[in-house]
This record gives sequence, C-alpha cells and structure tokens, in this order.
Amino acid sequence: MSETVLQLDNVEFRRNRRVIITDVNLTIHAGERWVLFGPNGIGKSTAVGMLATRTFPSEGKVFILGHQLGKYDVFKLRTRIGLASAALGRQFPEGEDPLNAVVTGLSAVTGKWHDEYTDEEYARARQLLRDFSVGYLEGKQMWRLSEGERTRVLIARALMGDPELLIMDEPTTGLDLGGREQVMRTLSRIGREASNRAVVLVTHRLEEIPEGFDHIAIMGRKAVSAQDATEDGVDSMGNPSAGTIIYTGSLEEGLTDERLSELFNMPIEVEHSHGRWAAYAV
Ligand SMILES: Nc1ncnc2c1ncn2[C@@H]1O[C@H](COP(=O)(O)OP(=O)(O)OP(=O)(O)O)[C@@H](O)[C@H]1O
Repeated sequence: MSETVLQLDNVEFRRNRRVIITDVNLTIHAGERWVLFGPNGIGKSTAVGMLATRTFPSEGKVFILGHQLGKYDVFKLRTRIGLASAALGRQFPEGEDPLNAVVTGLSAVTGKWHDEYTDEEYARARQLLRDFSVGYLEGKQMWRLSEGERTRVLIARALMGDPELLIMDEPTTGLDLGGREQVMRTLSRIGREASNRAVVLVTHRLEEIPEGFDHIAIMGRKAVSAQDATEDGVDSMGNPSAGTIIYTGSLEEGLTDERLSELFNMPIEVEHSHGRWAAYAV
C-alpha cells in the first residue's frame, strides 16, 4: 500500500453553534485521484479548508503528508500542497501580475512582496500559463481577469511547486463550454499522469468529473436524530443537519441512480459514456 497523504479521523467542524460537518472519515494515498462530490452547501469547501490547512477541525484529527494539522507548521505544509479555489483567487493584491500569481505558488503566498524567484522559475511559470492558453496574461492585473482566465491562472499556480497533494475546488465553475472543456482536458491529463501526486477535485456536477479520476467521496446529510428532527428536515435551531461522507470507493459503484436519487431527493438517472458522467432528473 502506498503512502498515506491525507487522513481524516472522525472530523467535525462547527461554526456559530452549528455543526457544519461531522463524522468525516477519509483516507487518501499517494497517486490516487479523488473526486469530492456533494450537493450545494453540504460542506465540501469546509472540508477543503482543512485539507488545505486553512481551517482546523473542531473535533477529530486531520493528518496531511504525515503531519497532524494543528501540531505542525502549516506554512511548511502549504509549499507541498497545490490549491486552486475561488476563495484563494480573492486573496491576491488587486494589481498582481498573473505571472507572479503563478510563481508565488512556490512559496504558497499570495502577493510577491519581497520574494525573489529565479529565471528558471519564471520560465516554468510562463510555460504553465501557456499550457493553459493564457500566456497572453503576463503583465496584466489579477482583478481585471475574466473568471475563466483567473481559474486557469489558479490551476497553473497550484501546479507550480509540483505538489505532492493537489486540491482543486470547483475549478470549472464559471467557465463557458469551450473554457470548461479545455480545463477538463488538462484535468484529465492530471488525472491520468503517472505520478505519485494525490489529487482531490471538488465538484457538485457529474459533468465536471474528468477522465482518470477513479475514487469518489460522496457527501450527504447526516440523519437528524429523532429528538431534534422537525417536519422541515432541519434541526431545532432551524439549521439543516450536518454534512458527512456517505460513500467512499470507486465512481462506478458510487454513482448509482439509487444513491443520487436519495441524495437529491428526486428520481435521477446517471449516464456514463466516453469517460464522462452526466445525470438528469427523470
Ligand atoms: N464561516 C462560516 N460560518 C458559518 N457558516 C458557514 C461558514 N462557512 C460555511 N458555512 C456554512 O456551512 C455550510 C457548508 O458550506 P460549504 O461552503 O462548505 O458547502 P459546499 O458543499 O462547498 O457548497 P457549494 O457546493 O455550494 O460550494 C453552508 O450552509 C454554509 O452556509
């Protein structure tokens, strides 16, 4: 069995007296390609916040690259993790050059400030921008980019440090059809590459699962205990029940009509063809 890259043991996360996710257990090994799938608001980004060392669990333990979150310097861990998320995209100084947004992925900081990078490092950053067809953005400003452009810059940045763990939170959201398919091709390439990199891709759409990703963790709501339940399916405080992981395993076995129908509370039919997935209410 290859090395464990990520391990969540009975993780719970609470905010403002609300349990957002609970009983989350997940183990990811080197070289595995995972999809974290679930409906809106179930807690995927909350989980990603921990995987990317941005937030800490209220209960339970998170181990990342052999170190327990909260007991190890997160800045050391961050240089080994590539992260692309909309939240990260909002952290850059307004006028940041996209080329710098990519090269600073090496030190996992947003904003070049006083850091210096070598010519080789800049050459790699330029190549990554070209790989995503956005080489023309060099010299522009991050805050002026279209959503699609910013997404591609963020994926390029996430790959800059050749990370052992790559996390992409909804990387194709906001892209037009051409942009989405272009990013999907790159993600499929990342999915199929022969490397020890562990990859976690977060999405709430089956259509956005690239080829090469073969493990899935599906999030759903934990049943509300009988004493807390109300007729609307919310707890006594008016909050929806906590999110949790309801399935981990292969995509084929996980993405069934029955499981998705139950998850979205409507009859759903899943299709799988040409290596891609789709689902419709029937
Ligand atoms: N800082 C916070 N304080 C309070 N509640 C929060 C906070 N962050 C998230 N939430 C709530 O936690 C729940 C889970 O949010 P999260 O963003 O993790 O879901 P998600 O599965 O990523 O959703 P989506 O697919 O819509 O992006 C939501 O109901 C959200 O409103």
